[in-house]
Amino acid sequence: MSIAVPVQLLPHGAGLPLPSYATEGAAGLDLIAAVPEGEPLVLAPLGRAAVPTGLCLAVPAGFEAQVRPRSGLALKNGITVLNAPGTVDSDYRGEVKVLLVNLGAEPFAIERGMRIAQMVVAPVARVTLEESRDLEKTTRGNGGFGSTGLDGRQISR
Ligand SMILES: O=c1ccn([C@H]2C[C@H](O)[C@@H](COP(=O)(O)OP(=O)(O)OP(=O)(O)O)O2)c(=O)[nH]1
Ligand SMILES: [Mg+2]
Repeated sequence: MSIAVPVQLLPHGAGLPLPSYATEGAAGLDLIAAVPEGEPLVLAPLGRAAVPTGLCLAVPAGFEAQVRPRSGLALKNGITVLNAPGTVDSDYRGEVKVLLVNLGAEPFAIERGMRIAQMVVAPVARVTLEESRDLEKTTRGNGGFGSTGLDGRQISR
């Protein structure tokens, strides 16, 4: 199944390829940094920035686009998406930006054309909240935040 998503290229994105799936089974389209040629955006350790992609999308109603980190950049350089997963709403028509943060110890230079993050388009369930005095009882109840412990051997499958 493939869902058509209209995309508009902004002037500073001209000449860059559209985001694409790196492999046949990839879940995410790799997003490309549309920073000026020859003017890399340098993220100091703990620095953050909204990195332009040069793209505006019209995500179909009932879907969202999630902006997620790339594991290679995370593992090798400590570069991740600060608000992961970023949410691009179906009614947003502005430029898609990637909020990157450098959690590494070294400065990191983002060059034009670099694949900096990935975007997964996913269906969204919208709900109607119905106020209720009593919620259905469950075995877990209020237990959470580590209530089941850490020892994997205690869990029976
Ligand atoms: O990583 C992201 C996250 C968001 N956006 C854009 C698309 C999204 O539809 C809009 C708003 O995002 P969000 O709802 O996460 O931010 P907010 O702080 O709640 O802003 P708003 O009040 O505009 O909804 O910003 C991006 O381009 N990249
Ligand atoms: Mg919002």
